[in-house]
Amino acid sequence: MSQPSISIIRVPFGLGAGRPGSENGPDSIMKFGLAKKLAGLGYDVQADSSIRLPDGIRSPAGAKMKHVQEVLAVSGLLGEAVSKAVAGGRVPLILGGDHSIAIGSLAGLTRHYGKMGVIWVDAHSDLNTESTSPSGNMHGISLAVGLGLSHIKLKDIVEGAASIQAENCVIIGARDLDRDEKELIRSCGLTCFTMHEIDRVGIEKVVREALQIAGAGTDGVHLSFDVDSVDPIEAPGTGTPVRGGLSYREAHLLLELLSESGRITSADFVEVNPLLDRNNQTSKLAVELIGSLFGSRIL
Ligand SMILES: NC(=[NH2+])NCCC[C@H](N)C(=O)O
Ligand SMILES: [Mn+2]
Ligand SMILES: [Mn+2]
Repeated sequence: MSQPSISIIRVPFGLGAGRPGSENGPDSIMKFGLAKKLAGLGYDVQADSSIRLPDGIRSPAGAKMKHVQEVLAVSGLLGEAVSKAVAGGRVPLILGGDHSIAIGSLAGLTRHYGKMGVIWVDAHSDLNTESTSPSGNMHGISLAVGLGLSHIKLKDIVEGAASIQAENCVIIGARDLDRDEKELIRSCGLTCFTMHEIDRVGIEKVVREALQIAGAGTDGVHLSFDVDSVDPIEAPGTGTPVRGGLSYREAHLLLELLSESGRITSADFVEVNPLLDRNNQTSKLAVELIGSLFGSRIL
């Protein structure tokens, strides 16, 4: 069987984060050879799509959550682009940008996948809401929006979109959770494999269980990969780094196992911030990790 084709969708948008720079992530990842890498793995790659914030959109100053209008505008455009890729039989590979862009990805995907699993790989859980966010940064609420726990609803972003279900959702790599996020994780029915579980049982077992949770009885599995899941020693170029993350090999093995499963139908790679990077280490790592997701192997 021939490889599916991939639509790379660039989202140079960083207003959902607290510090500037992640808007330069997509161009940097492309510059370090992503399209060539995927073509070398045998894929037909479409890489001309880029989602830009339309002129003239500005949220009122002083609101608790920052840049809501900008996030909604980008989410709508991204959602339609993702939806178009899926309708055309292509695998959407979305390059952020900050993690608020996952709102647009999920909106576009759930128009097509009636029961979609989500694997959220992140140092954080992004489960704050308008009422609990300590920072007002939209990248900290994107998973809550996906689950239908925010005032912002996916169905208002893309027609025909719907919330994902907590029981098909799993977080991997968490180590920096706010108080209300912890409470929500305990009560809402999603599974969170923190770094503690990864240390105890190993990343292989965690990924197998994650695939069970996100993959059983679902018609698609979306991977949302926040590069801050990886330890800052390997991935320093990100806006909210947290010590104690995935090692270089744990991150690769996770993606190799997801690749082997054949279940991943779309992916986001977000929070690469070239302004904070050291010798482009994080952009280069992102290219490698995406390679592992799409079948690159050591031998
Ligand atoms: N996608 C991210 N890097 N999110 C960081 C979120 C940090 C913090 N929990 C907040 O709500 O602001
Ligand atoms: Mn995140
Ligand atoms: Mn994060």
